[in-house]
Amino acid sequence: TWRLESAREVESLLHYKELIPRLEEALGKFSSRDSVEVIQPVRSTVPLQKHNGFLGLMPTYMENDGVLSTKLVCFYNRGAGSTLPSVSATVLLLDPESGHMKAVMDGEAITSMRTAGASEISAKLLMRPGAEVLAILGTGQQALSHYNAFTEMLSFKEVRVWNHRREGAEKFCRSVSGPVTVCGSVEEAVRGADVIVTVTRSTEPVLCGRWVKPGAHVAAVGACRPDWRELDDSLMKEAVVYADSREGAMAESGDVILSGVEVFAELGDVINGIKPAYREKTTVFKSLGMGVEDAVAANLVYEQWKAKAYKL
Ligand SMILES: NC(=O)C1=CN([C@@H]2O[C@H](COP(=O)(O)OP(=O)(O)OC[C@H]3O[C@@H](n4cnc5c(N)ncnc54)[C@H](O)[C@@H]3O)[C@@H](O)[C@H]2O)C=CC1
Ligand SMILES: O=C([O-])C1=[NH+]CCC1
Repeated sequence: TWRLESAREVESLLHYKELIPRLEEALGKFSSRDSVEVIQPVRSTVPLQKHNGFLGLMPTYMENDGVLSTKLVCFYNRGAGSTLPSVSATVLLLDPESGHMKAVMDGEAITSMRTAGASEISAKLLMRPGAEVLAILGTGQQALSHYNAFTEMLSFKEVRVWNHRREGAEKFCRSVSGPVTVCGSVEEAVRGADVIVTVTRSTEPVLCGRWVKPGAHVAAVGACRPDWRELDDSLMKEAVVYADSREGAMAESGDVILSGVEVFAELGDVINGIKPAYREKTTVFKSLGMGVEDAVAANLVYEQWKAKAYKL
C-alpha cells in the first residue's frame, strides 16, 4: 500500500490544468447515470453530536476506468474559538478486482482542490461572457483553493473578499499572491460582482438576492446539511439552480430543501449537452461534493506519484 499522508505532498502532485479536465469528464459520466461509468450513492452521514460534526462516507466505483475509492470525511460546525480545521479527510484507493488497498492518502488537498475545480467548471459554463469581478465570501481553506483555481484558470479584473471577522480577510490577503480588496460587508463585496463564491461555515443565509446583480453566477459551496443555509430564499427563487448531484442536493442542501426550489440541471447535464447553460440569467451552482470527484483526483495523485517514484 502506498501511503501519502501529507496534505502538502498531495497538493504538490495536483495541478488544476490536469485536474479540471478530469473533473469535467467525471461530472459528465456521473450525469449519464450509466453504471459502468460511475456508481456513486449519496454519501452516508453519521452525526458526531458531541463534537458538533459529521462523518461522511463517500464510496465510488468507475468500472470502465478501473477506479474504486472511498473518502472518509469529517466536517464540523466549529465554534468561533476553535483552531481545528472544519474538514478533515482521508481517501482510500482500492484494486477493484482483489479489493486490496492500493493507496491511502490525505484528503485535505484533494477536497480543497476538487471542490474549487468543480466550482471553476460551473463558472466557466454559467457565468456571463466577459465577467470581470469575482467576490469570495469566507476566507478559510476553500476560499484559498477557490481563489487559486479561479485566478489561475479564469481572468478577473478585480477580486473582493469578505469575512465575518475582518482579521480573517486581512490574513487571507497576505497569503495570496495577487491583488484582493477586503470588503466590510457582504453587500459591498457582491454589489456588481459577476461571479460570487460562498465558502463560509455559516448555517444561516449570508447572501441575499437583493444584493446580487441580475445575470451573476453564484458557486455555493458551504451549507451542506439539510438545515444549513448560505443563500436566502429570494436568491434561490430568482436563480436557475444547478447542482453537482440532483439526489445529493435534494438530500443535503438546506438552500434547496428549505427554499422549496427545483434543481434545474446537474453540471454534468450541461457538459453532456442535455440541458442548457443559462449564462444570461442569475445562476446558482449548489455544490455538495461528490465521491466521483475525489476518485478522479486521488487517481491522478496516484498516477503522478508512481511516475515520480519510478523516475527516481
Ligand atoms: N461542497 C463541497 O464539496 C465542500 C463544502 N465544504 C464546506 O465549505 C465550507 C467552508 O469550508 P472550509 O473553507 O474548509 O472551512 P474553514 O473553516 O476553513 O473556513 C470557513 C470560513 O467561514 C467563516 N465563518 C465561520 N462562521 C461563519 C459564520 N457564522 N458566518 C459567516 N462566515 C463564517 C470563517 O471565518 C472562515 O472564513 C464549510 O461549510 C464546509 O463544510 C467543504 C468541503 C467540500
Ligand atoms: O464533499 C465533501 O468532501 C464535503 N462536502 C461538505 C463537507 C465535506
